[in-house]
Amino acid sequence: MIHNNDQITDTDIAYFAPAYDTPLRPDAFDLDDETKIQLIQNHFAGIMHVLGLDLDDDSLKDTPKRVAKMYVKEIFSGLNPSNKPVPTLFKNPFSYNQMLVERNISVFSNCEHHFVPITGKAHVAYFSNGEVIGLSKLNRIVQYCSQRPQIQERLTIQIANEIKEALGTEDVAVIVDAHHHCVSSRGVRDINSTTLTAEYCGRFREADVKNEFLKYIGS
Ligand SMILES: Nc1nc2c(ncn2[C@@H]2O[C@H](COP(=O)(O)OP(=O)(O)OP(=O)(O)O)[C@@H](O)[C@H]2O)c(=O)[nH]1
Ligand SMILES: [Zn+2]
Repeated sequence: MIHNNDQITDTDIAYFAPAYDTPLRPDAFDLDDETKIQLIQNHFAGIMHVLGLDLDDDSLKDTPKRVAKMYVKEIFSGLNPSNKPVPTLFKNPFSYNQMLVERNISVFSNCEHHFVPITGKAHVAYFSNGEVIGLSKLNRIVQYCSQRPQIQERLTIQIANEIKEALGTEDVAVIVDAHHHCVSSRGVRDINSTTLTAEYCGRFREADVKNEFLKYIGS
């Protein structure tokens, strides 16, 4: 807790950060991408070395660099707010005031507990508050939030929050239906189960609106 005249500590910042924010240190982006790639490369080479792998082998020698680049530039690039997609908004000349639903958006994320993939789909919907968003930007928002170490509950809320912010409306719904490879490829090894999470905001909390959305996505 913060007391008068005390310095604000990292613990205090974590205390005030909304629960749906990915827990990041305040210095998370002090290093540039190239420096991060070099450091991760060294650490990953260390892991491979401990596992007993021969880093002089032709097929393995570039793996630490590949993994580091993939982490920073691809699968965890959504940690960095500078990679946030710019939402292209258009006027709503037809005064389209019904629900807009985009179904079956591909989700590729990674579980923050095991660092193995979460794969699935997201269904998102909103009511226009005067403007409409370029459809591909909904996919990009899903990708941006997915490209972080995640748990599915937080991913779902983060997608909804980004869409709400982009469109300036509370009337947003998100469902994520995903397969956790930490449940299938290891541990309990269940290849059949998927996990469903939902975030209903604004008008989507009304039963008839929620049901219309569920009907459109075939649930
Ligand atoms: N709520 C939630 N749990 C998750 C998610 N992804 C993975 N998990 C779970 O996180 C839990 C971590 O549990 P631990 O007991 O610490 O890890 P573990 O020993 O590897 O557990 P097992 O997977 O059961 O072998 C597991 O039950 C995972 O299934 C997620 O998105 N949301
Ligand atoms: Zn996991």
